[in-house]
Amino acid sequence: MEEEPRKQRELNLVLLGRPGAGKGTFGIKLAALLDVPHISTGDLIREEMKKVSSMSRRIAEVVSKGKLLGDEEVFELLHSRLQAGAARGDKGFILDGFPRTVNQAIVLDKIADVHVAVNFAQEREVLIQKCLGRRVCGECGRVFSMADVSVGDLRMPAIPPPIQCLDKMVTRKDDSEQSIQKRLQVYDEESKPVEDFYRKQGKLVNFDVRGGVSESWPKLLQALNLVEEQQRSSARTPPPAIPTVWC
Ligand SMILES: Nc1ncnc2c1ncn2[C@@H]1O[C@H](COP(=O)(O)OP(=O)(O)O)[C@@H](O)[C@H]1O
Repeated sequence: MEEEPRKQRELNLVLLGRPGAGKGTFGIKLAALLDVPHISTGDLIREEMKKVSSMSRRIAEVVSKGKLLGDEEVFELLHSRLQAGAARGDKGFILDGFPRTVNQAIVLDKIADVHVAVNFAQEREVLIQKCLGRRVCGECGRVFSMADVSVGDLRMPAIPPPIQCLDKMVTRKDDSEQSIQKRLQVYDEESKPVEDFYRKQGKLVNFDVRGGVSESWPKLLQALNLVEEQQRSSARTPPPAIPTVWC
């Protein structure tokens, strides 16, 4: 008998973690696997910063200093994105970089059921080196890591860009040494309590990123009980015959 198309239940995940811990990299992969949108508040804010307005100038000032935007401001950006997604029939979301304060988590609980909060943990020195080596393609927006990072027994191989992106690499203004230190401090002061918020709800999954993407991805799937989902997805979509051209 024809297998009933799986009725996809809504699946809402939030990704927590310090700058450079891998929220974006694994968020994009999880979104593709689960067929839900990857929504990064950092990306929404950077889109806003591209506009010519007093608000975008003020936002750029805050971001360049490594501080958090006001809860109301970032929630306004996120809420309109979530409403647009719901209107399109999105069956959930992978939320990257939100909530970043307990107040944001409380407000999010009012408009959506969060099923899992994945907390990406990594050593501070690794995070600093990854952010310093992080580059973004100015055209397609993909994020790359230009340097192999090794701290102690930890090895995080570089994620070099494809040839099409090579001459379009840009460094985020908030990936300066000073701004990285500030963002790490802001995380400890304002965002770490969000981990406790979800721990108390029994929704927190801590994930230590102990290696590169290919080494960590299967471990993350195991931690989230998504191994079968990956097997079904691989069976449905054989790998592309030609490398994906990003730009
Ligand atoms: N939920 C949020 N609340 C307030 N500010 C945010 C939020 N998400 C992102 N930002 C702002 O955008 C910047 C970049 O965010 P993001 O791309 O997620 O960076 P990171 O690499 O620190 O995770 C943050 O440093 C902060 O200034």
